[in-house]
Amino acid sequence: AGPAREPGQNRPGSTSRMPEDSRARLSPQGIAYKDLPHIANADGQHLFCRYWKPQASPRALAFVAHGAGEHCGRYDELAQMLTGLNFFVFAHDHVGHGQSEGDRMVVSDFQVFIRDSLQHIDLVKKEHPGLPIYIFGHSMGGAISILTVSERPSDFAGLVLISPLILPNPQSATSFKVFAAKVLNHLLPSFSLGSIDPNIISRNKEEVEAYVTDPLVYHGGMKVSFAMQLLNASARVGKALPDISLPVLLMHGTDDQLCDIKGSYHLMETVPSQEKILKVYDKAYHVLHKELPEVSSAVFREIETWLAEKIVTATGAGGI
Ligand SMILES: O=C1CC[C@@H](CCC(=O)N2CCC(COc3ccc(F)cc3Cl)CC2)N1
Repeated sequence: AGPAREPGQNRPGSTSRMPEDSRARLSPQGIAYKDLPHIANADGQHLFCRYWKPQASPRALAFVAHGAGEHCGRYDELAQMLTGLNFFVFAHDHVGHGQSEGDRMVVSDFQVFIRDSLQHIDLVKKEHPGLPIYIFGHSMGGAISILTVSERPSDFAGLVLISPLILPNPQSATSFKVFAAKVLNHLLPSFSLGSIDPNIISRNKEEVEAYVTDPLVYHGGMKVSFAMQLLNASARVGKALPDISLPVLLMHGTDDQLCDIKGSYHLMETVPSQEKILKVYDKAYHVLHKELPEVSSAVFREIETWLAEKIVTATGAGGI
């Protein structure tokens, strides 16, 4: 070993993390998981969790699945609104996202996102037996939600989808790009396809700025291997739709350039659900819950109204 070093001086090239076996596993931001709400997934990766508890005892549960590159903290406003309806809201940062472990926006198989969501849902259901559970998904989180529901057809009381990933956008996934991605995936899986242009996520400049400056958002390029998982996901979603029969509330902007609104029209034509509502927001971009005020307030109102009438009937606290 080289000359004695002052304590705390790391050997050059060594990371500043403490040894793995000291059980002080640190989040990507350097915070010890023992000081963070978290679960360990089936691969032993720590997933950062968030919980929003209502004042009164909860009447229903809501799980939120966030989209690619972002994190569950971006659903604070939505969760606050739901706690106002006495929902117990919970979420986690998917593997490779936000404050969870895993290489940034990398997943070995899209199924990991569904497996981890079911693990978290089962954990919370145990703590709140008998409560109806709703699942929310935005964009890639919409694909996760659909596939999670399709694995547990009778476990969920409703599905809320905000601009879900159902069909890849024809621009971002032209047949040539798909072919190139498949070829590249064998040759250069870590090749970057470039990052999302922040200006197409929303027309709300403040929300674009918040996204660009959010340290928990991944702004790097999308790896070919991740794009392949997204293609894998949209193919699986297409197969799962005919088995989705729970109540669905679906919202999409006509000017969404990241997830084609045609996917939502396809869902409406395909799912056998008795209750399925699609709200289309004219000229709106991808992130409807962080769009221009008139759009996002309409989206929140829509969700609140849809749920309020459901949990009233569900808990039988309705009229005489
Ligand atoms: O608040 C926020 C901030 C971020 C945003 C969520 C983003 C998200 O989840 N997307 C959008 C991009 C989409 C790209 O899809 C593909 C790309 C290449 C490819 F070859 C095949 C596919 Cl399918 C996947 C889903 N919401």
